[in-house]
Amino acid sequence: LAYHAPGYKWEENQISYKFTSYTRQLPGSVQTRAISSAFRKWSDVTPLTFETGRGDVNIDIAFGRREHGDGYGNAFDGRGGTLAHAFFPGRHSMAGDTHFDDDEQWTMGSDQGTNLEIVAAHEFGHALGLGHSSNPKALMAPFYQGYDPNYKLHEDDIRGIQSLYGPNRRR
Ligand SMILES: CC(C)C[C@H](CC(=O)NO)C(=O)N[C@H]1Cc2cn(c3ccccc23)CCCCCCNC1=O
Ligand SMILES: [Ca+2]
Ligand SMILES: [Zn+2]
Ligand SMILES: [Zn+2]
Repeated sequence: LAYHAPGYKWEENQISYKFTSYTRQLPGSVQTRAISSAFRKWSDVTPLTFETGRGDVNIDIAFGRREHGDGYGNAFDGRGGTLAHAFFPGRHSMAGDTHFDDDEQWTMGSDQGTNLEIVAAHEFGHALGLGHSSNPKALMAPFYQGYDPNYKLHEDDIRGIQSLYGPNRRR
């Protein structure tokens, strides 16, 4: 439809992000690489670019446990259960913010624990404006599908994000 509710997507294609906290379970360099790799899944198929910023950015990334500052309805639940959550685009201060439950065992490159990059890629789908997919094979499905070293966006994810931002027009 021609009219779109304000806040359903970001109005600019250049998206900034920063960490406001890290997990102690992985080296910082591993976390920053996991996050930039998760963003790349989305920039590969849209005109969006992602860059780290300071101060007021679109997507603030944090790790927290239980009640972590965004209201009791959003408290995490210890190991297992809910792994992370993210806020949709908008003008309010929490818009785009992405939080990871630090009671999970965050890993990279291992089939143990919970893979940070895959979960981040799912959460960034929300932070960019996508809801959940009913296709269980889609990254935006509401359930973590386990470790997959070759995970990629499903066509359902690509269709969804391109309906908001269009295709990747770069080469
Ligand atoms: C998609 C994912 C990256 C983010 C989603 C949350 C989400 O949609 N964030 O945007 C998530 O954490 N889903 C739960 C859903 C879930 C599965 N169970 C649960 C038991 C209790 C509460 C929730 C769950 C059964 C036991 C398995 C628990 C461990 C895996 N957890 C999940 O798959
Ligand atoms: Ca949890
Ligand atoms: Zn939160
Ligand atoms: Zn989700």
